[in-house]
Amino acid sequence: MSVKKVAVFVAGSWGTALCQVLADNQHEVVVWTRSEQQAVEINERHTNEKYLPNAVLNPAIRATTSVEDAMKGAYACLIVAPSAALRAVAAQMKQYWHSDMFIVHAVKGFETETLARMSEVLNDELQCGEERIAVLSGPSHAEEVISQCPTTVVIASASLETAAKAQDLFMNDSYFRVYTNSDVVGVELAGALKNIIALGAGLSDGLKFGDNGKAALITRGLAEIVRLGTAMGANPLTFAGLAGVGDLVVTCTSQHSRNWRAGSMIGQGMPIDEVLKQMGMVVEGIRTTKAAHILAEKHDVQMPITEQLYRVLFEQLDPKTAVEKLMGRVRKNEIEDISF
Ligand SMILES: NC(=O)c1ccc[n+]([C@@H]2O[C@H](COP(=O)([O-])OP(=O)(O)OC[C@H]3O[C@@H](n4cnc5c(N)ncnc54)[C@H](O)[C@@H]3O)[C@@H](O)[C@H]2O)c1
Ligand SMILES: O=P(O)(O)OC[C@H](O)CO
Repeated sequence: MSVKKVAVFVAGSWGTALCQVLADNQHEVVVWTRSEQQAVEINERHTNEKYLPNAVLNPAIRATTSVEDAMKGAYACLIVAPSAALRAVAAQMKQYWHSDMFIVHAVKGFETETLARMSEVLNDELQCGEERIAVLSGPSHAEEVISQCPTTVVIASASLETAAKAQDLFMNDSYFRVYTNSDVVGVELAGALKNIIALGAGLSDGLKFGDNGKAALITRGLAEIVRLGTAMGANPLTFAGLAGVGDLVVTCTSQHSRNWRAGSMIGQGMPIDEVLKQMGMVVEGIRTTKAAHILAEKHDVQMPITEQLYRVLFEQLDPKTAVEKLMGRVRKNEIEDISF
């Protein structure tokens, strides 16, 4: 494998873990950080204590606060900013972007103001063409990737050539396996929407509602994800894959999930502002619940779990009442209600 320079934006938990994968694969990794202090920590101590405590980073990873330094001569860019910051980060990259590069993003969310998917925001800002963009998604907690636990993800692009180039960058034989897919819409929607269900699963656990209820949330959550996904043009089979079922299961059940943890704290009665303060890291599911609530209305799709979670998060509905509303819904036929 030939050495390629990759510019990474930014050094949160997932960005840092993916830097490590790229550096372990012998690539030249330059990560842009907002703060000088974080750049110094990565360059001199090879740590990122705030976002990945106790991890020892590959010393070959170099951090910089200069966008030009990060992007000059880069073969590819990787963006792993929170969804709320994606447009601002892409805007900074614009003047150093050149048409030989391609971009991989690993962001799970929507732009709430426009309801755009993440690749749509990137294309809008960089005007690079959708064939230059790929999305990396799937069951992949940063804490496990940095420990080299076996992890399998999917990379989707409108251009299979771009997806294959990205697969070459990230895949290794020891702990990081990558599949390609051409269904960008499906992979992006699956990655964003599973966070809503993970918040719900955490809430259910916080209320001590048991494993039966959580399994039901995962299963019926998948049904509503598929409903919205297919209405928005996704391939339904994508939701049976790593970005769909795979990520839904890990986020609803893993101790590492910020969305699950936030839901659990809300279920135990903690106010949302306090939950977010305690988390100190991005909890994408909250913004995504708002976006999905609007998208469901726009596409005339039923998303009962999302609907109840929206009321809990934004209209102060008591979580126990939300569960009663879900349990008391009109009788249905299971198969007729799923649109695979
Ligand atoms: N953590 C994971 O295991 C994981 C795995 C897969 C996908 N993701 C996705 O990756 C994305 C990023 O999540 P994360 O876990 O790395 O978040 P994080 O909270 O760990 O880190 C966020 C980073 O973004 C930076 N940031 C925040 N606002 C910014 C702004 N306006 N401009 C520039 N930088 C800004 C912060 O300084 C920090 O470095 C999310 O969409 C998340 O869903 C995370
Ligand atoms: O920690 P979470 O809940 O943001 O989930 C992280 C990843 O999306 C898991 O694949």
